Amino acid sequence: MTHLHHGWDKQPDPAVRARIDELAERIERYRASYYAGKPDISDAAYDALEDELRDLDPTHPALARVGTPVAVTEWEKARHEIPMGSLNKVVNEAELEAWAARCDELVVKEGGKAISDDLFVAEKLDGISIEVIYRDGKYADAITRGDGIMGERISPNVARMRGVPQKLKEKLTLSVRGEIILKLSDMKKSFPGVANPRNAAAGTSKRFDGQGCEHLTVLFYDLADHLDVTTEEQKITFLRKQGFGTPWTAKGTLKDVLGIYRKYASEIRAGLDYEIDGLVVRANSTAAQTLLGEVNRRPRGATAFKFASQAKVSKVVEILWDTGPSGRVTPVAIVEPVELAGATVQRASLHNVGNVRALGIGVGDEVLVSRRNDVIPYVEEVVEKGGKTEQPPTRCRRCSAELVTSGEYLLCRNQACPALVEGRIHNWIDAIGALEWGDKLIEQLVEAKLVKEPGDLYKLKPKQIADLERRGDKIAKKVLDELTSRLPLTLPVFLAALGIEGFAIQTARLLVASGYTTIEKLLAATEQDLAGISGLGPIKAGMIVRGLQGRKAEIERLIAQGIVPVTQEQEGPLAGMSFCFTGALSRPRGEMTNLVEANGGRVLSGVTKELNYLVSAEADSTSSKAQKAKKYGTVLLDEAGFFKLIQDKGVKVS
Ligand SMILES: NC(=O)c1ccc[n+]([C@@H]2O[C@H](COP(=O)([O-])OP(=O)(O)OC[C@H]3O[C@@H](n4cnc5c(N)ncnc54)[C@H](O)[C@@H]3O)[C@@H](O)[C@H]2O)c1
Ligand SMILES: [Zn+2]
Repeated sequence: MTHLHHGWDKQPDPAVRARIDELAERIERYRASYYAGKPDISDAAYDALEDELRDLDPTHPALARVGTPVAVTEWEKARHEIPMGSLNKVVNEAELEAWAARCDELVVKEGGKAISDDLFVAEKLDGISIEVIYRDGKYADAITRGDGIMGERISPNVARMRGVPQKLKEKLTLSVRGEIILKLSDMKKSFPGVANPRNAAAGTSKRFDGQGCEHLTVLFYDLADHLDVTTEEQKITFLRKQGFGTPWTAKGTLKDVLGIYRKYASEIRAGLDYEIDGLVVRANSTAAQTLLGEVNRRPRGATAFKFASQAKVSKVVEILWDTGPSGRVTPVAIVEPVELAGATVQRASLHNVGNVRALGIGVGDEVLVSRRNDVIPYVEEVVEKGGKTEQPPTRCRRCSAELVTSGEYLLCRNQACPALVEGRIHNWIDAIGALEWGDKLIEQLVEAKLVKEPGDLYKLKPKQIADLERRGDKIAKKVLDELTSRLPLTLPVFLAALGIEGFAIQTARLLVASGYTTIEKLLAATEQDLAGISGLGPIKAGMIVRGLQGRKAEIERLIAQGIVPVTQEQEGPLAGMSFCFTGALSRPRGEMTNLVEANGGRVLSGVTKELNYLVSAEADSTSSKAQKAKKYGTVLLDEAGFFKLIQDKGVKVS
């Protein structure tokens, strides 16, 4: 007999051998904790390690084992009459198709009918397997899966769970299989603070005092024996008839199953009141299942069609602490390259310093890296420590300034830090809508110290840009023309472009609409002034005032350069007119204000140089406001005068 290119004829590399042994040992250890309801690592990490072992040694005995041997507990041990198995799995559509094709091939060879046209699919409940035995139609026993052969007899606990009939409709003796789950609504109601329903179900169902079991539910999906059925569909129908709760099921072709899977993955799963981790797909015909036999001590005629987890383990090579545009320092893990959802991943976000501390991560650690949709990959957990825990830096990597901790974040507060300068320039360019300016150009300009603040952009000479690496006259002209084409900037855009924290364009518009129509007025505003504006509040007002004061010199330099923001034109008959109301008026102040604002005018809360009209109960008032108004040359009006003025302008007054 000759062997051709058979991988396992070669002695595996000792390093691979060592990894296989390590993985097998860890897998057994993780299982023991997991089936006790106290997992050491996440399922995704566990699956990633199991997959790695499967790749290295597909026939390793650790992969054929089911569950975990039962531990020494108060519960009586019991042997299953028919062993309780597990399932092989597929994790994508191609694998499911390959599984079905292989089954078809084998069944047809044995003279049976292809299974692809007659499949049975059920939700794969993420809970704890249980065997329940009825004798003469009466609830008799419940045994956990354990290692598939021996489990624990937790009958009194299961008797208290929902969905477990005490009596069947018929006086039958039979064994049924189901999954103990904790519904999400029940978790919310009865298990405050608990986040993982599976672990809670595992822990609760084995409590010796049975406490909490009344909040658990059992759904049944299989009938082990004693009945004359020929299809999965008949089994489920029978279970439902006897009063058992079941998961959702359907019968269909391979194509139907793929459609159901997509629908579940994209929407149904998220709306369920319990967790599922995939679908279970089987040959509907029990005869076909028997024909197909077993692989890896799991039935070949059934498979767990899992939802993609898109996570893999890798090793941390380095941790970077990048200072971002706002001064926030973002830790990033550089990992050994792994294939994830069709891309090679080497960088994974660690979010913030708080998360780094919580993870206890360090260079050399084995970590679980995940990637969902288009989201930046991130580190989910440390699977195994391999090195020292990372000490967050005390100084900014860009400018060496001392970093400040603020909640979960590390911040560089040095306004001259190149990262912050780049951030401010970016924000300016974005806000004014200068699309020709790329990130790289901004970086080059900051690097070359040609630009330190937005005003510097307007001082740039074409040659300075043209001389930068990979630029040139054409680009220089294009970007500078674009910059001037945006002028003049309206006040809201000017304010938003400064990028002051808590000061987005909507807030800027609100301020302008509230009477802060010039940058001078805004610079003169106090926290109290702004806090009074509805929709702002004291916290935002404080941020704005501090932010503006911090940038005051810079704003003044912009204005001196001729970058003067213009007030947006208001529309309506009262556009450009401002009013201040004082004293007791015949109509509520709010109504007067609305009347003015709805017609494009502005209402100011006090008398300033900009105020056009002061409206008071008596035109000859001697109040301090009236005194001030006289000094500024503001027109004084009584109510009648006010109404006449606005009606003359075309405002309808009801
Ligand atoms: N986090 C950890 O440390 C850790 C350790 C070990 C195992 N695990 C997790 O446990 C799982 C593997 O364990 P497993 O052997 O129980 O296999 P499994 O959960 O992948 O599949 C088999 C089981 O599915 C259940 N099931 C639910 N709905 C079903 C349905 N409609 N029809 C048939 N069966 C249904 C049954 O209990 C059955 O035994 C993986 O998800 C793995 O991530 C995690
Ligand atoms: Zn810095």
